[in-house]
Amino acid sequence: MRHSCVPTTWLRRSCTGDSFSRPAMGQANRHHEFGAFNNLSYTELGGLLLEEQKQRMSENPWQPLLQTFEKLSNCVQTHLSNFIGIKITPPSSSTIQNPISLDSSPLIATNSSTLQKSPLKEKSTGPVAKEELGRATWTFLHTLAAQYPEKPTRQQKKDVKELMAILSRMYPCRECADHFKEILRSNPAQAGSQEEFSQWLCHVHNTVNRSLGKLVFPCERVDARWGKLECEQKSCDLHGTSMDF
Ligand SMILES: Cc1cc2nc3c(=O)[nH]c(=O)nc-3n(C[C@H](O)[C@H](O)[C@H](O)COP(=O)(O)OP(=O)(O)OC[C@H]3O[C@@H](n4cnc5c(N)ncnc54)[C@H](O)[C@@H]3O)c2cc1C
Repeated sequence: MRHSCVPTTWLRRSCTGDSFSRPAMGQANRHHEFGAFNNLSYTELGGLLLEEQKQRMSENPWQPLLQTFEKLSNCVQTHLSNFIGIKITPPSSSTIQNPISLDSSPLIATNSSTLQKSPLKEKSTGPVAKEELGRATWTFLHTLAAQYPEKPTRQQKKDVKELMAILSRMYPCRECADHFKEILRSNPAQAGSQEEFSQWLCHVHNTVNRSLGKLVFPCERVDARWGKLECEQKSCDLHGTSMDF
């Protein structure tokens, strides 16, 4: 006779037919050995096994502890990624956040320990804070350095020096501009190649970091942190020269 069981879980089912005891897990598939399961198909038994497995997991006494650990781990990952700018993904694909995209949605941590784009907040219309201005300016400068040609023209080298000089005069935060002017005096801009410029900029940024009591960024990782602007068919690239100037 076929039992009509309500498939809540295998452990707590209500049957209208004969009562039966739960067989051991390994025996379940060999349903021909259990009279009570004679009329259940493999698919039905599989479903019951799955249900029991779910039930066991929900009864796991370590579950709250594991969940707390997962939350802590997510929190550490988020803070770490905010500083070094690395997008932390599940271990299977540890990719590095590289090129700057025009989509500036911040990365947020999710329950599944991945970082995802959060929807853009409404734009604030008020004035920006010094910190926000600083982050935007460093983003501009490091992206410019990443996009700087391997062999810049004489004009491009001159432009970098002028840009830095203008920043030190016109940066819209007086104390920052004055501070930057001092830094430039002891560290004149070096832009003979893409690598030279990006390393110089990293060094200069670290000088500002130190003076503000911030952590120093490892400059050997600058290419992993910053990249060229994401642009179709390299249409944003700066072109250098094939000749040495
Ligand atoms: C030219 C200039 C001068 C400034 N002077 C002052 C000042 O005198 N006083 C003041 O209060 N603020 C100053 N600021 C602002 C300050 O540097 C920071 O931008 C601001 O405090 C926000 O800091 P942050 O921790 O968010 O990261 P930021 O320092 O803005 O850095 C942004 C991101 O760049 C990456 N990064 C950090 N260090 C490096 C590095 N060395 N190389 C490459 N990438 C790096 C990190 O991923 C970081 O999240 C200045 C900014 C600029 C552009």
